[in-house]
Amino acid sequence: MELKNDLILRAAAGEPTERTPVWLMRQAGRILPEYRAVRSSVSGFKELVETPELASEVTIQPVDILGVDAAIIFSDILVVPEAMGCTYEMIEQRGPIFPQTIQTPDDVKNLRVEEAHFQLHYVYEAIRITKRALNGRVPLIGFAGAPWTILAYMVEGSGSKTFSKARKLLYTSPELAHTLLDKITTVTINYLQAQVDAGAAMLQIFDSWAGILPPAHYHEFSTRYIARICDAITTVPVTVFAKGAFFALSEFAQLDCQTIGLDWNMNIADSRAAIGFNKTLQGNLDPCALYGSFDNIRQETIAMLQAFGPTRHIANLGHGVYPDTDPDKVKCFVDTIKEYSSKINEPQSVT
Ligand SMILES: Cc1c2[nH]c(c1CCC(=O)O)Cc1[nH]c(c(CCC(=O)O)c1C)Cc1[nH]c(c(CCC(=O)O)c1C)Cc1[nH]c(c(C)c1CCC(=O)O)C2
Repeated sequence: MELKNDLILRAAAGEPTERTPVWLMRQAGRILPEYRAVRSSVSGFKELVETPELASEVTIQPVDILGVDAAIIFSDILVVPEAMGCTYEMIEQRGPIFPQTIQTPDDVKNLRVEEAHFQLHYVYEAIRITKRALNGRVPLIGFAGAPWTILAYMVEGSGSKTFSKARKLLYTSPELAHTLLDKITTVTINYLQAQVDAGAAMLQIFDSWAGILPPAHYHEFSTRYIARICDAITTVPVTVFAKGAFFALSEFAQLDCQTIGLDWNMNIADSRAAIGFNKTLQGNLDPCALYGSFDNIRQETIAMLQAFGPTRHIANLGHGVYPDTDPDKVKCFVDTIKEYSSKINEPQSVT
């Protein structure tokens, strides 16, 4: 099926676009009253994730309501450890908990690997339903967590300010950490490939806990495995978003991926210099900028567009949108990107 809006794919490929494409990390979620209505009709977050028709419905909501240039499949990065045998619970107002954490070589040995991705059939079904319902309006993005971030949750057992149990493992049992990362990587590659087979037109890897590692550990325990994923995915563009990993941007230049996500702490010009001109950059407005006035949001958004320039940029926030953000403010961000970038981007050559 032909895409009516392929701006994001062309921007990822480095082609000129008539305007800058825009979407938001965590766009499908609590910012929208329409999401909260669907969410309150089910028993909990996991039921929503595991019911393809509903996951598809909330995936499409931001396309209809906010006018974004891509949909991202509604799911969670934690479905991967679950498929490997490490079940999570999503506690209201608190976040994820893993009743059984990974501690010993036996824990790692007992994980499912080769057949794990088959457990995630509900994600592939949600992608197929969404692709049909989108009818080519915008591309659908699939995603997974980076192996390091997944390890962090599996070892820590919940969110944490320091993730000190997970970081401790890298010092006390580096070989066990590598065995676990290797298994997560294998499952993640199979999972992402299955998302592509189901209809995902682009993929994003979320390394949410990149910024808590020292650079040498990041290189050894994260970039390496992200590189394996990038090498394995050959048919759709891949975005790597590693929150806080400013120190890794120059090594990301070597990854076989099309786009690097920047968080709001990263300087745009410095990041471009570190990564070079062969990749697209995504980001990076501070999610808190959307608490400002409409005028303020327009100013901040325009300043961001000017700093990135008209090509090789996919507009986004520097991390997920915060749940208490006013959807009209999000719309202001999206509309400003569309209007202002249409004015500054070079006109497309007419063929
Ligand atoms: C670290 C991480 C997780 N999940 C995810 C990440 C990486 C991105 C990031 O760094 O923010 C990724 C994710 N989680 C969710 C999406 C949906 C798609 C989208 O971006 O719109 C995506 C891409 C839904 C969700 N995942 C979660 C919700 C909220 C739960 C609810 O609606 O009840 C949603 C909509 C829950 C979740 N899931 C996770 C946590 C820590 C939490 C609790 C904190 C919170 O509530 O935001 C793990």
